[in-house]
Amino acid sequence: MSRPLKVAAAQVGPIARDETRAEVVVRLLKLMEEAHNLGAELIVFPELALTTFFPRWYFEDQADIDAFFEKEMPSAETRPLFDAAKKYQMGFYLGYAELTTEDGKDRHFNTAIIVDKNGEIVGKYRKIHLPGHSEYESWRPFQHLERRYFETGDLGFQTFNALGGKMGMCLCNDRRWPETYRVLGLRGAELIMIGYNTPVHYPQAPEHDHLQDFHNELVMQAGAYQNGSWIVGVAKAGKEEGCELIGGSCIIDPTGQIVAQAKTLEDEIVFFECDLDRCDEIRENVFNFKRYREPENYTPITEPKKS
Ligand SMILES: C[C@@H](NC(N)=O)C(=O)O
Repeated sequence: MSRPLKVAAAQVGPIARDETRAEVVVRLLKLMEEAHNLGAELIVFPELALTTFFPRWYFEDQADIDAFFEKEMPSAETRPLFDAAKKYQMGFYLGYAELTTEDGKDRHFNTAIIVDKNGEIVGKYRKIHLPGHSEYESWRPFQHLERRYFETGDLGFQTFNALGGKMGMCLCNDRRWPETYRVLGLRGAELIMIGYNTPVHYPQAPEHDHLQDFHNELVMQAGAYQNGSWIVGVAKAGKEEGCELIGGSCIIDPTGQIVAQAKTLEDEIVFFECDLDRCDEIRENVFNFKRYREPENYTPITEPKKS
């Protein structure tokens, strides 16, 4: 049996701080057109794909922060993406900063959605593993204030029936944590979409800078293999406002092999026809969860953390 899904990983090059949403959407639409010409049924965009990676700056005024957030999805500016999905009959994953109001209180999340071929939102994920710090740290060459600007996601790691498969989502730093993939794997994810913004320079341990691409591939390839899932990892890449971000956007099969990868640090489509039935190669064998998992011995993983 085979269940092919034609997938485009849409790497996005640097987005300048003063680039408008409308300008970015034009770039994303161009990538959608290119993916459609290859026959793609799903296109995966990066984390925070509509703006520059703003957590690199410290802002005091909440209005300056909120300017990077989407108050509605779709909005007038982002609706063309949904219209294109419908026109091309192509689903998409999009990362963006979400501002929502609940009980009169503003809530900020680092969010991803999956949109189906009819241009309808069919799944949402809010980033759980927020890296970085929450206060200004003068010693850093650039800030990483995700823990200041976002709340921890409150939707868990869910899977969604869409595009003929079971789809999972996470965002950037989530990909470094095995628990992310395992929870998605236990929920049957056949394809996991991961957008990321990863600076080459890691100020806490600069001696690891040269390992950034290696670690990126290491965690995603392991996550694919250990859970028998396809993985589509997509970068916002290149030198953005003076900060170098890794590229390496790729599609990984359920055996853990990279089957297609970006060659540039710019806007670029990476394409592969993923057979979702290939997940069984792993899930019915070495990682047959029902047969071989030993959860009785895994309890420390779910104990609440001690401060
Ligand atoms: C540094 C961090 N970036 C991110 N946007 O979560 C990561 O790659 O783990």
